[in-house]
Amino acid sequence: MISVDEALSALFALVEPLDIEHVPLREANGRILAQDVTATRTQPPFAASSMDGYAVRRAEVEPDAMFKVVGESAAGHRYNGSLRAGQAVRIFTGAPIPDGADFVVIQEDTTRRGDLITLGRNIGNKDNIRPAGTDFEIGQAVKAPLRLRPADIALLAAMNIATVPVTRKPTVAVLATGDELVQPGEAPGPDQIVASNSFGLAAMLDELGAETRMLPIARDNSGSLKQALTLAQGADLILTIGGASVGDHDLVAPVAAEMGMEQSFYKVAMRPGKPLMAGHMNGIAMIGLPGNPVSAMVCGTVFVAPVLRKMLGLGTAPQPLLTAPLGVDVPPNGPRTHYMRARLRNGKIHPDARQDSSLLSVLATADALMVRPVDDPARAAGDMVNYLEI
Ligand SMILES: Nc1nc2c(c(=O)[nH]1)N[C@H]1C(S)=C(S)[C@@H](COP(=O)(O)OP(=O)(O)OC[C@H]3O[C@@H](n4cnc5c(N)ncnc54)[C@H](O)[C@@H]3O)O[C@H]1N2
Ligand code: MOO
Repeated sequence: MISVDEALSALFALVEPLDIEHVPLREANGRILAQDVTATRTQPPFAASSMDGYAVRRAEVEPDAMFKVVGESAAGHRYNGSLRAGQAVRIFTGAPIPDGADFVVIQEDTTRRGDLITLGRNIGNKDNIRPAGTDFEIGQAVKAPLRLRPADIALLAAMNIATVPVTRKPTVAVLATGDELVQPGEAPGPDQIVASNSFGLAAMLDELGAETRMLPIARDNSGSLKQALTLAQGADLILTIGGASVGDHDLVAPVAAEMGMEQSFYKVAMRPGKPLMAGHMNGIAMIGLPGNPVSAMVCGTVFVAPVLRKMLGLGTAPQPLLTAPLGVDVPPNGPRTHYMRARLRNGKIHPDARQDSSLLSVLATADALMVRPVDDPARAAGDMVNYLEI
């Protein structure tokens, strides 16, 4: 059995970052920026007022000073003249500062009668002007790679970037296998259950930025598996679920091998998730996940998510390990890295008492996978431990 680190390296070796496509800005949220983009303009493009008030000359600002209002500068409509001594221009937020002005008095600090304004007594030093380029200058870069968030989309819009270079979405085929499975919403027979982890993994993949293709459930016979794996052709990554262990009906590896799968590894020293396999099938990366629902989801977090990130151009890094104190004592760990379903309470990690890999109800209430290294000795409450956020 190989270690988790060795398995992750082997998985990274199976995939490459995908090519770039250009999408309209409205479709770019959540996508991975694949090339640096640069601002095509400066923002603001002119010195602009940050308040509603009157543009004047700073040198003339003093308590009770009077000015004649000679015009108006509104957002989108500048004042075309040049300010002279004793003059003020009515100005609004976002409007260009008129030539000759270098100060904006907010309207609350003025009294207006007809064309005349009188200043108050406590004007202060703040000029209420945003110089040109306060936000960004033409040529300023947004650096790739970057998962674009709504704030990035707003920035790209302001930079007048209407089309965005992003990494193509990896197409991932998800294949649940097993005679016992039916789809959610169907009526299971007496010996059947509802496929669950395939839906959890698909949700995880969607969130990571994949184009997820749910294949029909394959039955535990080589004809059905072959048919399903044929449907998976054209994907960038195939995820099979179940049929990975040593039972008589665990057929994924032999059938995939018949169809040309070159195995990279089988079995990882981890718990849950031991019977994980991976390889290449006709040029497509394939990961065979164990069927137990929690095992499949844990492998999704530990392996599939980093692999997807590499395909999206986000580099090769494991899931970030965080640290927190233990809330309870735990016994020594065995020869496999243990990913314990746990909850963070008041900053402390509490592993659930029930760790069987079939328990989705425990996984769903967990917000952390506490990571116990191979042969970790017993730990006491208060000891620092590593965990993955889920
Ligand atoms: N003799 C041994 N038996 C087992 C070993 C072993 O080393 N020696 N390993 C155990 C471990 S660990 C795991 S994990 C499981 C993995 O089994 P498979 O990958 O072959 O998965 P299945 O047998 O098909 O299913 C296991 C379990 O999970 C349920 N399942 C499968 N797919 C789904 C799905 N899409 N949604 C919900 N539930 C699913 C299935 O009904 C079974 O209950 O093997 C152990 N056995
Ligand atoms: O490794 Mo299995 O995934 O423990 O249940």
